[in-house]
Amino acid sequence: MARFLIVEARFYAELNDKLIEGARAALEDAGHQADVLTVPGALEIPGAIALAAESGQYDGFVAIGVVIRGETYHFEIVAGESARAIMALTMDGIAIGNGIITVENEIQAQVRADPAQKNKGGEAAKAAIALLDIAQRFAH
Ligand SMILES: Nc1c(NC[C@H](O)[C@H](O)[C@H](O)CO)[nH]c(=O)[nH]c1=O
Ligand SMILES: CC(=O)[C@@H](O)COP(=O)(O)O
Repeated sequence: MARFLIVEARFYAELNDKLIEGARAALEDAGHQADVLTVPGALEIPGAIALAAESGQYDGFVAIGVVIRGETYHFEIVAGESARAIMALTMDGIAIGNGIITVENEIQAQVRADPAQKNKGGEAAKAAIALLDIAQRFAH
């Protein structure tokens, strides 16, 4: 049993709830424990994971959020920078699954968030579990 922290950006509450449902089910089905930490937006997710990782309380993390394109360049900043910073943390050896969906509209988001359809939350949780397994395999 490993301890996972789902870090969710509560920007689109209903979509997030579906992503979290999928992530939690995947973690619990695999025999792991899941807590949830809420941050305002996707840009806060990497910082929150870095702080939580430093505490040593968690073995792995699942980033959950929804970024929907608006009218300005802000979409590129939020989508790109959150992914870039999560990747940087992953390269530091932190097991993270990235379940921040970056979409053109709400319909695309619904299909991806729904556990019965594309289940991107569950997919991200499984990726975090896979990375933790690899980290444990190569731990000295
Ligand atoms: N537009 C979206 C954001 N924007 C907010 C930023 O993530 C951040 O909270 C703000 O710039 C303060 O630092 N966040 C999302 O998660 N989704 C969006 O569509
Ligand atoms: C992430 C976004 O693009 C969006 O939430 C911001 O919209 P806008 O570019 O219209 O300010």
